[in-house]
Amino acid sequence: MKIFSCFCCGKGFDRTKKKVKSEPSRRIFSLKELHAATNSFNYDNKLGEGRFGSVYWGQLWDGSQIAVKRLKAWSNREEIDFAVEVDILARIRHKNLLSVRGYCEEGQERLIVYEYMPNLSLVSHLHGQHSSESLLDWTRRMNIAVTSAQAIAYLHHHATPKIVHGDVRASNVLLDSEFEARVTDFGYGKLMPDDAGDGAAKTTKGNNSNLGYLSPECAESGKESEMGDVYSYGVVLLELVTGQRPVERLNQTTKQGITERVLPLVYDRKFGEIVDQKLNGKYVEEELKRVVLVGLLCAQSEPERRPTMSEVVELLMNESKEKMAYIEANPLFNRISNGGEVTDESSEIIPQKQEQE
Ligand SMILES: Nc1ncnc2c1ncn2[C@@H]1O[C@H](COP(=O)(O)OP(=O)(O)OP(=O)(O)O)[C@@H](O)[C@H]1O
Repeated sequence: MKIFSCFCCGKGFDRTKKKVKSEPSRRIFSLKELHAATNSFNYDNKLGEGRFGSVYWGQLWDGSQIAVKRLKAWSNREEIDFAVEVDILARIRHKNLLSVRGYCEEGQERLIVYEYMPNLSLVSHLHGQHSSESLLDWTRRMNIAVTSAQAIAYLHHHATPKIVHGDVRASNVLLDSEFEARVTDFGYGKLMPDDAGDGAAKTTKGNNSNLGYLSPECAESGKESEMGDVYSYGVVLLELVTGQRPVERLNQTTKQGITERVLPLVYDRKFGEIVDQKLNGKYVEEELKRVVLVGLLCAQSEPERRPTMSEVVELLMNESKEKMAYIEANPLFNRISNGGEVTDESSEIIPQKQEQE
C-alpha cells in the first residue's frame, strides 16, 4: 500500500482527534466513501467539467466539503504511478494554492480530492454564472491580483521542486470564502494525458481553453516556462480589471487580444475606459493604473522583458510614487518609443477550428 503523507485509512480514523482547520490531514479515500460523499457522483453535485474529467461537490461524514476530480481515460496510463504523482502535488502547500486532501485509486478509477472553494472560480464571477451578481468589488479584485501572484511566485521561487504552472488562467483561480485566490491545476505534468484518446485533452500548445493566455514562445515551442506563466498571469490581471475576456471576437474571422485593446488606451492615459464598467466608477485610481501597467509588462511578447513573479508581487504591493514613476517610464507605455505598434500575437486571425470556447 502506498504511503500518502499524513496517511490514515478511512476505517480506523479517529473522529475525536482535533485537526487544525486550515490544514486538514491528507489521506487515501475509498471509492465507497467518495460515492457516499457525492451522492454517487450525481449530476446535481457536478461543479463542472474540464479537459481531464468532471469535478463534483461532496460532503464527508465529518461535515467538511470537498471537490472531487474524477479523471477520465486513466486506463491508457498504467505506466504512471498515480499515488506518487498526487503525493508530490499534495506536498506543495501555500495559503493561496488549492490544497489536495487526498486521492482514490481503485480499479480503473482515479480521483483527486480537493478542498471545496465556495466562491468557485474567477471566471464564473467575471463571465459566468455569478457575473450578474457583481460580487467582485475593487478591494476583492486587488486582493485576488496579489494573492494569485503570491501563489505563482511561490511555485516558481520557493516550492521544492520548483514548479512551472503551465496553465495560468482565470478558471484556474478559485476563490475561497474570503474571496482570496486559490490557484489550482498546477504541476499536473505526468498526471494529465497529452491526449485522452477522445480528442478532448491536448497539450498546452493547441488547447482552445487557454486561447489568449498562452505566450507566443510557448505556443511556438509547445513547452511551458516560468516566463510563459508570467505572460498568462498578465492576461489574467487585465481580465480581472477590465472584466473582458482575453480574446474578444471582432468579426466572423478575427479576434482581438486583451493587450491590443488595453495598450492604446494606456498610451492616451484613459484608464477610466479600461476599467470594468460593472464597478460603476468605484475603484482606486492609482491601484488601477498599477495593475494595468503590471499586467501589460507581464504580457509583453518578448519573455526577457517580462518581470519575474516575485518582481510582480513587489510591483503590485509597492505603493510608493517612485515605484509607479519607474513602471510608467517603461518604453512599452509610450506610443512613440514603442514604435506605435501593439505586438500582441493573440490578435492574429484565428482559424475557424479554434474558435469554439
Ligand atoms: N476545489 C474546487 N472547489 C469549487 N469548484 C471547483 C473546484 N475545483 C474545480 N472546481 C470547478 O469545477 C469546474 C471544473 O474544473 P476543472 O479544473 O476540471 O476544469 P477547468 O479548470 O475549468 O478546465 P481544465 O481542466 O480544462 O483546465 C470549474 O468550473 C471549477 O470552477
